[in-house]
Amino acid sequence: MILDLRQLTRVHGTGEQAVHALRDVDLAVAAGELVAVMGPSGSGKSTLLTCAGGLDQPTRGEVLVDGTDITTLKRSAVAALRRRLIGYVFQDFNLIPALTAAENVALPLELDGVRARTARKHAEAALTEVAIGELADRFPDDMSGGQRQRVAIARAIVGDRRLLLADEPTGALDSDTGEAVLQLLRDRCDQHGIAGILVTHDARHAAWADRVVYLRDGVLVGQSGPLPDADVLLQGTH
Ligand SMILES: Nc1ncnc2c1ncn2[C@@H]1O[C@H](COP(=O)(O)OP(=O)(O)OP(=O)(O)O)[C@@H](O)[C@H]1O
Repeated sequence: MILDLRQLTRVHGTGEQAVHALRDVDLAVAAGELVAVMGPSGSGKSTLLTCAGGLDQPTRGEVLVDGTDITTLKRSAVAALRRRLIGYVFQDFNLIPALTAAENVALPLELDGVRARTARKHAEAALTEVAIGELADRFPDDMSGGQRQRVAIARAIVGDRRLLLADEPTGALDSDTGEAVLQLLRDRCDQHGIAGILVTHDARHAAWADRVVYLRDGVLVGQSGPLPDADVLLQGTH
């Protein structure tokens, strides 16, 4: 398993103010697998992603990433592991406006000690993989939303990442552009054996996943196999 969450629990605050964002969540994601996480607002989807990616520390439970329980590591070790193994894609892209596309993508590698020239080469390769190699020297403000999200995906897959965590990655995109971005995530899992988690509100987007899990009030309340894709759903209406 690339990601194995065991009895994951996250409580914010204490006493009467305590909010159980996650309660005893068990979830394992294998190499090549894309899992969609759905659930109402406030059900714990983002908390699940931030704990899985080492950006938040759970109150209880284990977070095994490629076999290492990151909850037992020091902050600096988590940060190093995150830069090497984990890629994030957010709804609002989170790109640095003062850096070009290639510089944004190269940044995690450079922070990890990779030499600038090598990092640049990897960044260009990642941008080419997401079909915007020709935009390497462009700044985010001079790009469309779809192009910016491709830069963010390139940054999430650059190097040898094993785990891709996407929080509503299509939220700011029109539906065709969104579908293209999901296709990219799907391809990464299929072709590169990356494990992916996709948080989404949209059942059509969840249809790209191998399986869908549902959260309610921080509890994993069920899961299903792949959802039928849109064509199948439409055929059912004839
Ligand atoms: N830093 C925090 N302090 C206190 N409560 C928090 C904090 N972060 C999240 N919560 C609470 O934890 C619960 C889960 O929040 P989370 O953001 O994970 O839900 P979500 O399913 O991602 O919601 P949305 O779909 O609206 O993004 C919510 O009740 C939220 O208010």
